[in-house]
Order: sequence, then C-alpha cells, then structure tokens
Amino acid sequence: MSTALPRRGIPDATVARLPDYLRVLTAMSARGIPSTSSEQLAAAVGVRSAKVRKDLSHLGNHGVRGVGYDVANLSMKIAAELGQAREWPVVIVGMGNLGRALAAYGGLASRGLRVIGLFDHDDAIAGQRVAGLPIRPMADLDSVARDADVIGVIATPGPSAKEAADALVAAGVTSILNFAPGSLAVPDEVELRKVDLATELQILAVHKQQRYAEVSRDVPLAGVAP
Ligand SMILES: NC(=O)c1ccc[n+]([C@@H]2O[C@H](COP(=O)([O-])OP(=O)(O)OC[C@H]3O[C@@H](n4cnc5c(N)ncnc54)[C@H](O)[C@@H]3O)[C@@H](O)[C@H]2O)c1
Repeated sequence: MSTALPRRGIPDATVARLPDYLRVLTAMSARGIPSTSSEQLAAAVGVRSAKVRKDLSHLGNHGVRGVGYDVANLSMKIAAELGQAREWPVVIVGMGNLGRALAAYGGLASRGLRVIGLFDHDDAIAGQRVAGLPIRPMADLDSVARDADVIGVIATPGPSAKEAADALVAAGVTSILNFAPGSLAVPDEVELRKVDLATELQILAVHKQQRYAEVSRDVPLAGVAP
C-alpha cells in the first residue's frame, strides 16, 4: 500500500504550466497564427523563454530554429498530455458544501473533465439535483464508475474519507483526488492526490511570520546605535 503513485516522465511543475501554454496557443490559433517562438510563449505566460524550451522539450517538441513551434501541432501534443484529447469523466463522493461547489464549478469542462456522477451516503439528500445531476446513493457508484474509467473526488469529512476511498477503489477507480484532511492508504495501482487548503494557508502564514521576523530584525531599536 502507498499514498501516491509517482508520475511518469514530465515534472509536475511543467505539467502545471501546460494549461497556460495551451490557453495561449488556442488564442493564437483562433487568430490564425501558424507558428510561435519560445520568447512569445514566455511573454504571454510570464516565465523565462529558457523555461518554455525546457518544458516543451519534455513533450519531445524542440521547435525549429528560425521557425519556432507549429501552433496546431504543439496544441495537440499539450492537449494529449493533459488528457484533453479525450474527455475524462469525474465522480464526486460527498455532496456537502464543497462537493456542491465542485459539481457546479464551470472550469472543468474546458480542461477536458466532465462530472458524470454525484454520490452521498445520506439518503435524505438522494435525488436532489446539483448542476443538473441527481445526487445518487453510494450503492450506485459501482455501476457508474466501473466501465467509465472515472477520476474520483473525495469531498467527505476526514473521518469518512477512508470509507469513500475504499468505495471508489472497490468500484475500480484508479485516480483519486482527496479534499478531506488526513492521509489515505490506497493500493499501489491507484494514483492519489490531495488538496490541502489548511496546510497551504499555514505555509503562507509561516512565510508571513518569517518576513515579519526579518523586518523587525533589520529595524534598529530606538535609541540604540547601529
Ligand atoms: N481541501 C480543501 O481545500 C478543502 C476545503 C474545504 C473543505 N475541505 C474538506 O472537504 C470536506 C467536505 O467539506 P464540506 O464543508 O463540504 O462538508 P459537509 O459536511 O458540508 O459535506 C460532507 C458530505 O459528505 C457526506 N458523507 C459523509 N460521509 C460519507 C461517506 N462515507 N460516503 C459518502 N458521503 C459521505 C455527507 O453526507 C455530506 O453531505 C471536509 O473533509 C473538509 O475538511 C477541504
């Protein structure tokens, strides 16, 4: 058992920038621009051109000196790498505040992600519609997820997350994004990622604290000669 599956090949930081490149390339394509340079992409995305070249080399795309990158070809490669060459179905388990917000989030479709199922163990909310989909009982999870190769999202409270993960794994789900606090153990073949809002905020708070400490160290005390 492990808590995460290592990504193959492309560094996560590069993967995180790919949607930005794709957004810029899509806009170029809409304006009929056939090719672009690492400098143009860098300026549009806000990174150094050397970083763009390095990122795109991970896709096996090195560009052509004097010509640059073919916009259509590069768009296709990035879309394929992001899994957007096909649409990926998503199911959400736990339809409270967060689950409902995620289900209604309009930003998934443009990333090739489509929410196809909403699940909750609370019979009292079964049948309620969120973003056009009914909330279904957990007993339906297997029939929805089994053949669809879905990505599962856990939006249950922390103590229920294990039960939710077990249900997803039992339904054959091998990609899970967990929003609940705490760590989860899943089989090795399951890729588990975690979004931890509290920890991210805590990191910012610590950095803020460190900045305050640096500033107060640099300011000489009143009446004390430097
Ligand atoms: N990671 C983040 O950035 C982030 C941000 C906000 C909230 N959260 C977390 O997301 C989770 C949900 O928060 P919320 O405010 O939506 O909670 P909530 O209480 O409003 O909703 C939780 C839902 O999960 C359902 N549920 C509980 N156990 C279940 C199970 N075993 N199977 C299926 N459904 C189950 C409940 O019936 C309820 O509808 C919490 O764990 C919270 O800490 C994470």
